[in-house]
Amino acid sequence: MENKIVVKGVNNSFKKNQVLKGVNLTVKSGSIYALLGANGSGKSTLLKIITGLHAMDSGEVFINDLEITHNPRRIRQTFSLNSQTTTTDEILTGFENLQLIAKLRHLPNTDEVADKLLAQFDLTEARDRRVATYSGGMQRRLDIAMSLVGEPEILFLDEPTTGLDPKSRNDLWAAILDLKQRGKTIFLTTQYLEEADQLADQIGFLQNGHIVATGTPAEMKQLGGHSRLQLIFPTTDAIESAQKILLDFNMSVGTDGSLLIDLTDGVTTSLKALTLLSNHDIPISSFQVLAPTLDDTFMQLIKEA
Ligand SMILES: Nc1ncnc2c1ncn2[C@@H]1O[C@H](COP(=O)(O)OP(=O)(O)OP(=O)(O)O)[C@@H](O)[C@H]1O
Repeated sequence: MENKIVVKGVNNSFKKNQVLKGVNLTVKSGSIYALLGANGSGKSTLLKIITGLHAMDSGEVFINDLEITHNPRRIRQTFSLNSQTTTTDEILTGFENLQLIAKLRHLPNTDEVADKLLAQFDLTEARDRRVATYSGGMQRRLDIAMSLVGEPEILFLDEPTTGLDPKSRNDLWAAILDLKQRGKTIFLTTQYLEEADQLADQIGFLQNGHIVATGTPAEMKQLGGHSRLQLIFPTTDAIESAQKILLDFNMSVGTDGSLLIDLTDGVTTSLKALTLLSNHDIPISSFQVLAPTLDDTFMQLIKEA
């Protein structure tokens, strides 16, 4: 797969505050890249630099192998930026909003373009309603539909689901995955670990001005630690006895009183622990293996900073 976006050594400061310190990243064509980072880590600044809205102090950004500062016009036609502020006109209907953008872009068949996008984002039923009557999720879908007028190859989404309820968030995730199926390359920023987990092919974790970790969601979860065996006991006596017997294991007590055993060597550790408890007749209510999550990685990376 060819590289669609390449960021090399990007630096940026606001007066004495150096926000980006040599950021490097690569986005493959037809993939979804999620830029994760805490509040104020510089996600929006980097997005603005890549899309040419903000000048960088030094570094290079290539889109389709063209350096952005030397080819701004040509590159601008290949992507669309969906920022957190809405671009829709609430007085107009969904159809009229899309039709207007299609006309501004001098597209032929503006009605057809508008109807196709309404269908793609599950808004056909609300076609002739004023946008003021749309729910937050519908407005966000229409916003993204507006970005797609003219079929850009690349879509930049700045925190696309912030403020949406779980159902609307799921609907939007489905729409974003559908765009990937249609061959679009998507670069999004998010603070939601679950969003990155659900959508991204690659995650970049921005911290202290650098991409400190990058990989697939599965690879990123591994950085957070090992799987853990969670043991739940019926009585406090059983917990105390188990703690004495399992002293040689890397163990911690969960907030709910369960015992958590770090599975350094996977299944073998689980079997050893369960066999020991069984041999000592310690009753267990239930047990399960907890896989590492992106939250573990996030906390681990923040701890290491
Ligand atoms: N125009 C500006 N002038 C001065 N400082 C700025 C400006 N824009 C951003 N900053 C600072 O740069 C840092 C990074 O901001 P940025 O908005 O890029 O972070 P972010 O990761 O997108 O945060 P959030 O998740 O809260 O949106 C912050 O310390 C912010 O205060």
